[in-house]
Amino acid sequence: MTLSLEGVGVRYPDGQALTDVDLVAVPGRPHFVIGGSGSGKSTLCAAVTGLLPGSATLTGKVSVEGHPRPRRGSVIGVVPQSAMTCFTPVRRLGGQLAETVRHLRGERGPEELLALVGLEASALKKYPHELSGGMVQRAAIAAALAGDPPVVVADEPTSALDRDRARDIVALLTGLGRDRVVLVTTHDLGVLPDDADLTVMLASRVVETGRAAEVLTAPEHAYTRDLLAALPENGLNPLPTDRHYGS
Ligand SMILES: Nc1ncnc2c1ncn2[C@@H]1O[C@H](COP(=O)(O)OP(=O)(O)OP(=O)(O)O)[C@@H](O)[C@H]1O
Repeated sequence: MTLSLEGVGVRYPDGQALTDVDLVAVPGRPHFVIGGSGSGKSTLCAAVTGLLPGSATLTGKVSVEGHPRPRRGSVIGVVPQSAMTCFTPVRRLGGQLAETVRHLRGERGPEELLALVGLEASALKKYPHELSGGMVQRAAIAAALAGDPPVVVADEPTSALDRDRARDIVALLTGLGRDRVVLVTTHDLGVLPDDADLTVMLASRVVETGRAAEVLTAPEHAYTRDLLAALPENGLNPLPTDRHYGS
C-alpha cells in the first residue's frame, strides 16, 4: 500500500502553491515534508486529504494504492494543524470521539483509541481546554485513527509544542507508521527521526528528497543547508533573504 503524488500542481487564484510535486510514502517509513513558511506544505496535505478550497485547481495525480476513491476518515486520517480548534470546546472529549467512531463505523472505541496514543481513559471526561497542548494533539491523532485509516496525514502537528513534546508526538506518529503510511509536515528539522524519508520544499517545489539521516548530514541543496544552519544548535543563522536558490 503506497501513497503517491505524481506531477501534482495546485494553483490558487493568486498564484501557484505546488509545482510538479512527486512523492511516494510507504508503510514502515514515516515521510516528513519540511520547508519554510509558504513553501506549500499545507497545500500538499490538502491535496492529499481532499481539503483544497474550491478556488484551487489541482493537476497531476494523487493516489492511494488499492483505494481508487480514498475516503477521508476511513482511508486517509487527518491530523489538523491546530488540534485545539478541531474539537468543540463545549463538549467533553469522550462524546466527540464516540461520535467520530460512530460516523466512521470504527472498530475501536474511544478508550481504546486513547490508549493507542498514550492517553488515560480519564481524558474522556475532560473538555478540550482541560488538556495540555501535547494531550490535545494526542487526542487529535486518536480522532484521526477512529476509522483505522491506512494513511495518516498530519499537517504541522508539532507547531504549538515545545521541543520535548514535539519529539513525543513525532515518536508517536513514527510508531503508528510501522503499518500505515504516515505523512507529516513540519518546520522543525530538529525532531526528525533518522530513518524517516524526507522531502524538502521551497517555493512550491520539491528541492531535495532522501533518507532524513543522509539529507541532514550531507544536504545537497543550498536551501537545505541554510535551513540546517538556522537551527538553534547550529547557531540560529537567519535564512538569507537575498539568496537565489535556482532549482
Ligand atoms: N486558501 C488559499 N487561498 C489562496 N492562497 C493560498 C491558500 N492557502 C495557501 N495559499 C498560498 O499558497 C502558498 C503556499 O501556502 P501553504 O499554506 O501551503 O504553505 P506552508 O508551507 O504550509 O506554510 P506555513 O508553514 O506558513 O503553514 C502561499 O503563497 C499561500 O499564500
